[in-house]
Amino acid sequence: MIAVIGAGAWGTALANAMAQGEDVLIWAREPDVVASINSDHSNPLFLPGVELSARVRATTDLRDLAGIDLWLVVPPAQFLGRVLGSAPLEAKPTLVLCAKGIEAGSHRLMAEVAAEAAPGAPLAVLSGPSFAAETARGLPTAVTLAAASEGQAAALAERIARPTFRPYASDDIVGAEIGGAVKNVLAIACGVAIGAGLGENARAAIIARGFAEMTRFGVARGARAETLAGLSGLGDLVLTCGSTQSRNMRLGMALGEGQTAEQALAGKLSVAEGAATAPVLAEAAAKAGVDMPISAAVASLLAGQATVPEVMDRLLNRPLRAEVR
Ligand SMILES: NC(=O)C1=CN([C@@H]2O[C@H](COP(=O)(O)OP(=O)(O)OC[C@H]3O[C@@H](n4cnc5c(N)ncnc54)[C@H](O)[C@@H]3O)[C@@H](O)[C@H]2O)C=CC1
Ligand SMILES: O=C(CO)COP(=O)(O)O
Repeated sequence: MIAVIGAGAWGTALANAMAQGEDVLIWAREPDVVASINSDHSNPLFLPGVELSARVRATTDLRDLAGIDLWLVVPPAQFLGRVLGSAPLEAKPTLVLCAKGIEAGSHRLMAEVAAEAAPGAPLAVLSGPSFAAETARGLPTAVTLAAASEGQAAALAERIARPTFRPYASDDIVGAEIGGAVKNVLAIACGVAIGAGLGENARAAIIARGFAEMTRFGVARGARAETLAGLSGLGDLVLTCGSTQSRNMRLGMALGEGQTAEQALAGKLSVAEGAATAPVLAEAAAKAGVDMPISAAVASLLAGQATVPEVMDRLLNRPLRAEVR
């Protein structure tokens, strides 16, 4: 049996994919979500329109996960430490971290947060281009699965691979995490460009120059550039910047159309992780001396410290430079 923590769209989609091979127990915070998964095999709140396998059962009690050896951990990034802190981790289950973000305040990646909450538990990171609704419907999805060694990642990949769900093993945990966290911020930037009518040239420029930022930041944090060029970096960047299925892209579009961040996020049950990641990323990059002008622009737009014309002006008037380096 596999456990899943968090029954948002991605936790539910992963549970449904895993149920093709093993029984799954999913923990949800919301009693209504547990009731609809157990009685109707559906999660209309977070993943409407998808019929779930009868092999997915749900609980609101984290203690029910005790004894399960493999957990997929899928709460929003800012809650991951707190949720793990309440979980029965005595048996040191393998934790596959699936949230994409950087912890506010501490600037820690999810594996650093989990290592403190679950000392001694083996850790892996699953990240890549994967809209939940598509994975849940069984459409082909490939992701990076990073663990401490490529051997551990490969063994884990054997366990969670399914006919249309294909994990690629890696030993670059930091690289897999940074790609997923940074692409959300860049998707907001692409959304702003589209919402403000700046055109497709601007979107492509943001993707390419954003990828340069992601790589600079990742390498500074110890990631390998080749990981950032893979599924969890460039792959997810292209997906998220290219589709209005992305919540981050849609948030950016609303900003580009003139809404404030508060207006664009009001009343939303679902998470646009880039909104939480952008200020943390801007701080962490400044602290590390890494130049990330697009991410910094997103952070200042979200904070209401600049308008779209002002950030455009700032970006376009930076000193001309060589493309590489
Ligand atoms: N939706 C997607 O297509 C994908 C999402 N992800 C990542 O998965 C993570 C979870 O996102 P989704 O499943 O999309 O969530 P969602 O946006 O569908 O649902 C929100 C989730 O946040 C949880 N939540 C709200 N307040 C909370 C609190 N105080 N403590 C703990 N949990 C709380 C809710 O229970 C719910 O599970 C994010 O880091 C996201 O970037 C990764 C790949 C694909
Ligand atoms: O991470 C995702 C796809 O890989 C989902 O993107 P959004 O959170 O922007 O919807």
